[in-house]
Amino acid sequence: MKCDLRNFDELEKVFSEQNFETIIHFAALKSVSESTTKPLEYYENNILGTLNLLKLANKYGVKKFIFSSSATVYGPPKELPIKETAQTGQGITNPYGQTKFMMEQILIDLAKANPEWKIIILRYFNPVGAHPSGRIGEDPLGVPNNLMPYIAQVAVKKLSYLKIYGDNYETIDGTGVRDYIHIMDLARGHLSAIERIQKHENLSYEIFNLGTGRGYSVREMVAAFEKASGKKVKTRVEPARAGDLAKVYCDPTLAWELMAWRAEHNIDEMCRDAWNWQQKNPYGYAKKSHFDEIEMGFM
Ligand SMILES: NC(=O)c1ccc[n+]([C@@H]2O[C@H](COP(=O)([O-])OP(=O)(O)OC[C@H]3O[C@@H](n4cnc5c(N)ncnc54)[C@H](O)[C@@H]3O)[C@@H](O)[C@H]2O)c1
Ligand SMILES: O=c1ccn([C@@H]2O[C@H](COP(=O)(O)OP(=O)(O)O[C@H]3O[C@H](CO)[C@H](O)[C@H](O)[C@H]3O)[C@@H](O)[C@H]2O)c(=O)[nH]1
Repeated sequence: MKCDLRNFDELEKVFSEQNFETIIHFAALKSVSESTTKPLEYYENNILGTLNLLKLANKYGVKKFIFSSSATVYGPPKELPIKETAQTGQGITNPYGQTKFMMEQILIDLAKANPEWKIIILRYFNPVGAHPSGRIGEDPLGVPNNLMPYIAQVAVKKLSYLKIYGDNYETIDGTGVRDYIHIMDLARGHLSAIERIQKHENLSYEIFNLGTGRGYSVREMVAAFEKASGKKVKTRVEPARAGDLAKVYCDPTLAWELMAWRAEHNIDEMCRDAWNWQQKNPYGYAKKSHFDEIEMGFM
């Protein structure tokens, strides 16, 4: 069933016609840059959508809830690696990040107010890679904002070169460092969360970082992708992107201690699977013939 979370009546039909045990709430607008130009759309979609979902989940008694949050809620880290106990909500530079922070607050308040609610907040670091079959992958609309799909599209010659946003950071080679996590590990993290939420009667709310705990620089990612693909990825250094941080990586040990989850895929596997997807689907999910028709003026 498809439904816009902003439409309360439509969403109520979903709840009245189906039985749910646990909700995993992925739906959100998620572009950092777009959120700075369309703040009202982001607040309306992400906050109102979540409130509608929570109100109806409450009404229909579906009180086990897993939430897709983001490393962005930490703002600029005071200490690395970032632990779940680190401060959140300070120095967030964009409306998207604010909505994630606010949604976390709403969920925490709900869990505190009503012991029937069991909530797990998962803070994703930088998800990359694809399903190993090459049939499910990342297909960004327009020019990608994120590093990995951008590199992949340069390697497949859809884009001509990668703009490296700044090489003057205090990092191993001056370029930004992030905690990249394979999408298959991230998916498994949700299964571990479901298991935990269903087993632990006394759980109120818990927060977990989902990352590998290791940071890689932009140049390291480019080198790993070149190795995995056998293709040259052209780069050009450009000024740093506004709001970008030098280094972000997490301490993922809490997820290991409480959910027996940890990331298993390394950077080479992330690049191998991203490349496999990109090679098999150079035009993403759209069929090539569709693009040919557009180019030939049939559409
Ligand atoms: N991909 C990342 O780098 C990343 C990092 C941290 C957190 N997250 C979070 O993970 C979640 C999933 O991200 P993704 O990368 O799969 O994003 P995505 O854009 O591919 O998928 C989000 C989905 O939510 C749907 N959606 C948005 N608003 C909706 C609404 N009002 N009603 C119904 N559906 C709606 C969209 O149609 C889309 O299918 C998001 O909440 C995102 O903020 C993603
Ligand atoms: O074309 C590009 C794109 C990115 N980068 C660099 O690559 C690194 C990663 O950038 P991404 O845009 O892939 O990821 P961010 O860490 O900036 O942001 C991502 O992770 C955040 C959490 O850390 C939020 O969840 C956010 O939504 C999500 O896009 C940064 O150093 C960035 O400057 C480039 O050099 N060139």
